[in-house]
Amino acid sequence: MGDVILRVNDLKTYLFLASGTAKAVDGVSFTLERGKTMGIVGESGSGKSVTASSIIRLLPRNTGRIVGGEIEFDGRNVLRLDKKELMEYRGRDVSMIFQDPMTSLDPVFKIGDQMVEMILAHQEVTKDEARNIAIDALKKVGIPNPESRMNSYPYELSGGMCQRVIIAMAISSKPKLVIADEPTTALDVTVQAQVLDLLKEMQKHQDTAILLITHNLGVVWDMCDTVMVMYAGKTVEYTTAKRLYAEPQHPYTWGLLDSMPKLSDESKSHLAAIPGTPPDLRLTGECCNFHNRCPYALDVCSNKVPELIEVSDGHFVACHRQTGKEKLTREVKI
Ligand SMILES: Nc1ncnc2c1ncn2[C@@H]1O[C@H](COP(=O)(O)OP(=O)(O)OP(=O)(O)O)[C@@H](O)[C@H]1O
Repeated sequence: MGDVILRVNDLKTYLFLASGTAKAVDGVSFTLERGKTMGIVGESGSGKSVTASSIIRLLPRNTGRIVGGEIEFDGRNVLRLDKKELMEYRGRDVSMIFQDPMTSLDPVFKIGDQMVEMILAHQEVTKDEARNIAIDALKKVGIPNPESRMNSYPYELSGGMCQRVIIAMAISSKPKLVIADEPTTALDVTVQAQVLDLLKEMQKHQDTAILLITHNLGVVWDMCDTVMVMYAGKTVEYTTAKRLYAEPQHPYTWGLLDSMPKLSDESKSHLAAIPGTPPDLRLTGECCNFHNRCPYALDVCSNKVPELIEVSDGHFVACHRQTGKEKLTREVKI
């Protein structure tokens, strides 16, 4: 194990809704090393974003609460940070990039002013120095005429340009961890690759760890060292990205891989969807959450929660079938 920057252990984040309690994150554990990228994948509603929001302790007010587990960042207990420490942690140690850049940019202020203000809040520099840092960062992310762009309002830039500005902000604050939640989903395909390349560049130069939340398994393949597959608030599989493609173990992961377009598919037939829908997170209980949709379910799957077990070095799976005697193997086309 290398230099761990983020350790999440048995995290439980529940949403206390008027209609009941949703176990949005229900016992998730993983580690992320400095300078490495981990992907979190899973269908919509599996708890990826709530996991990310828990790490920066920015949960839906009044409803979201971390009810159990630990989050350790660079040796510090994130759940014990006081208000001031939390602000520093969010601004200096961790940067968050959201799907919609407008979530992070204030529409009524010029981007230069927003960048300078953020730099001044977290670094001991003068206003002129902060301005130079901002211009330099805009240059690095390929914004043309950065000096004059400092005077633009967010609405004057395209979505891709705004996402570059967000990455420029992240670069200038030199975070140890970037959490990117579907950072390219709202962008054109051509711009998507550029944004991911910028993240990789930043990682190379600043040894940043990246937690990348995505629906896109192709992006995981390109970007990630390790990957966690989430389903209905739980980790179902956790391993290196290479091994996830070469030897996936969980039937849900098989479903995700089968629903991914492949260049080798000559038939161009329709993609295999996973039948059924994820369970209501207010009603999950003593079973494997996937058992209703799983073609390989055993009797035990409907009455016992499968534990996350290390089936080979660094490869964890939560599946009664795969960790028991009736294990299945299958070939996967990449
Ligand atoms: N503010 C909120 N109020 C009520 N329920 C919420 C809220 N935020 C998330 N949830 C619920 O928590 C569960 C987990 O949501 P989360 O956003 O983490 O999923 P996700 O895997 O990131 O999905 P997506 O890929 O669509 O972003 C979902 O059932 C969602 O409906």
